[in-house]
Amino acid sequence: MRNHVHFIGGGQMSEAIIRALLKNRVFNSNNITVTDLNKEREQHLTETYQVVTDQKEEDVLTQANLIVIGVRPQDDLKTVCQTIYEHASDQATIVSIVAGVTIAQFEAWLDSDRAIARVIPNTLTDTGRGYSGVALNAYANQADLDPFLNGFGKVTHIDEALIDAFTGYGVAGPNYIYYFIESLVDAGVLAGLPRDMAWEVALENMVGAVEMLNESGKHPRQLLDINNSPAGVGMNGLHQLNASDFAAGLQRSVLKAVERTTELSNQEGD
Ligand SMILES: NC(=O)C1=CN([C@@H]2O[C@H](COP(=O)(O)OP(=O)(O)OC[C@H]3O[C@@H](n4cnc5c(N)ncnc54)[C@H](O)[C@@H]3O)[C@@H](O)[C@H]2O)C=CC1
Ligand SMILES: O=C(O)[C@@H]1CCC=N1
Repeated sequence: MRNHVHFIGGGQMSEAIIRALLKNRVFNSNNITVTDLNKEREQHLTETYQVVTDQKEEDVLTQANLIVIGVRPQDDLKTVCQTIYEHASDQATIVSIVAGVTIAQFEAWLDSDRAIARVIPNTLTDTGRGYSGVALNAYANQADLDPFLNGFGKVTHIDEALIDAFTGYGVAGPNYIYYFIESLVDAGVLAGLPRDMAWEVALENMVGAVEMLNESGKHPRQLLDINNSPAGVGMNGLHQLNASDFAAGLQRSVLKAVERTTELSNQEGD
């Protein structure tokens, strides 16, 4: 069986994975096939990445060794699984990137002892950074899958019981950072800095602070101590942050994202 990945659903996440797989030369475009109910998406993917979208789904399913389910939890997953059940090779590994939906649900819908990987994919695929969280069923082989998974970022294999938490915290994680940076830049503008200057300084500080944490191995609180002179600027600023809902608001946001992930396992067909 040749190295061939087929995507069912060619939306934003599948596209981000495809772009990285091609950039990192894990697949050639003629070894990637995609079917999407939306023909404009198929056309876009073929025009942009030269992946194959004009074959019959039954045919590509028999040929693929990896089949990625890239539709939303609310889409008709049972029908997607029925099509896979009828046409896919027994040797193919099914890779679900669907948030919330469990391996047990897929095992029931696919009704066979086949390899299934539940992947919550990294969303920073263009950067070479970011983690995908992966849980495998008893028939899936990590060595077979890792070259594909590493093709769009770092990979951490975790117990399936942790995947919803990993989704809300880790995979939705860039959201919190984007929001923080946006809010911080607005603060710079509020204080009178030109927006482009505020933007450059915020990004540089963000990258530099992460490097400081990595290089020093210090806890953030230790670095905060060094940054704050007695009765000084930093400590006065931090006092306001301490008195705000910042930490609890952020933590509630992550917990809500985790809760929504779990809810999505029961949203099929909504
Ligand atoms: N966007 C993200 O950052 C992330 C998304 N995911 C998961 O990836 C999956 C897709 O999400 P997005 O790409 O954001 O959504 P999207 O809405 O951009 O893509 C879904 C695509 O599936 C197609 N589709 C629906 N039913 C289909 C069917 N039966 N056969 C073929 N195509 C079908 C739709 O036309 C659409 O193009 C979801 O399950 C989501 O939980 C996981 C992690 C991050
Ligand atoms: O918003 C979503 O549903 C997906 C899953 C985690 C991040 N993006």
